[in-house]
Amino acid sequence: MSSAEPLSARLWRAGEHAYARILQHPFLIGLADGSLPREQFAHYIVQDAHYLRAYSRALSTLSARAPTEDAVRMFALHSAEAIDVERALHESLLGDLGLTPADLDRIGPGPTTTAYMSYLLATTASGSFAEGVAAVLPCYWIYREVGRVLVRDGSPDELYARWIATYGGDEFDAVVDQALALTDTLQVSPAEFAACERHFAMAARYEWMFWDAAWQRLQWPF
Ligand SMILES: Cc1ncc(CO)c(N)n1
Ligand SMILES: Cc1ncsc1CCO
Repeated sequence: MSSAEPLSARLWRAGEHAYARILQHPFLIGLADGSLPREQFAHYIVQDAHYLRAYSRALSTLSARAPTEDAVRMFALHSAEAIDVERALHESLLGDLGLTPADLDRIGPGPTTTAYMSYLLATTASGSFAEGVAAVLPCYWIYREVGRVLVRDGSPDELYARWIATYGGDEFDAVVDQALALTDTLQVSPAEFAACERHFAMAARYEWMFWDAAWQRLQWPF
């Protein structure tokens, strides 16, 4: 089956419900209006540091498995940039939140972070290349859309505004455009498309769960 509609647009529909729910989540409402308690934001930043480390490895895996040099190069760059973002953002924000790298290691990845990281690492390693791309794509795309909405609304909180600027800016916009353009070069059979849809929907739902885990400050039971 061939379809005139780009693959990325067909995948987006699989994540639309999660995206709508993310925009309504009290964590993001609070980030935008400045009412989000610092404890919840700190939980998010710590978990996101762990997440980005795994995410970088997932992108490196895709780089190694990519069918073209352009795709090898793009994922290798994005993998390195994910580490740069983790270092820059989290070093500055962690300090302002009164947290140290030792706190980060001591706290470790929580239940939702572990589940999401494991899912991305497994899918990029064991799925087809297109399936791996579909699994990582919501991370790029949803953050750009969320970043745009938050930049438009602005946040009265300087710390939250600094976080928002990372994802709502032109640099991240261009990175996401590259990932979407690569996605649209992939040829997938109907069966592979169905698998890609499931991965996209799964990762988009994990994105909602990631905000929700920070909102609840979700911990392991013991
Ligand atoms: C959980 C999560 N998803 C996506 C991004 C952006 O890639 C991020 N920093 N954290
Ligand atoms: C998707 C993504 N999120 C944080 S970094 C990165 C890739 C390249 O900047």
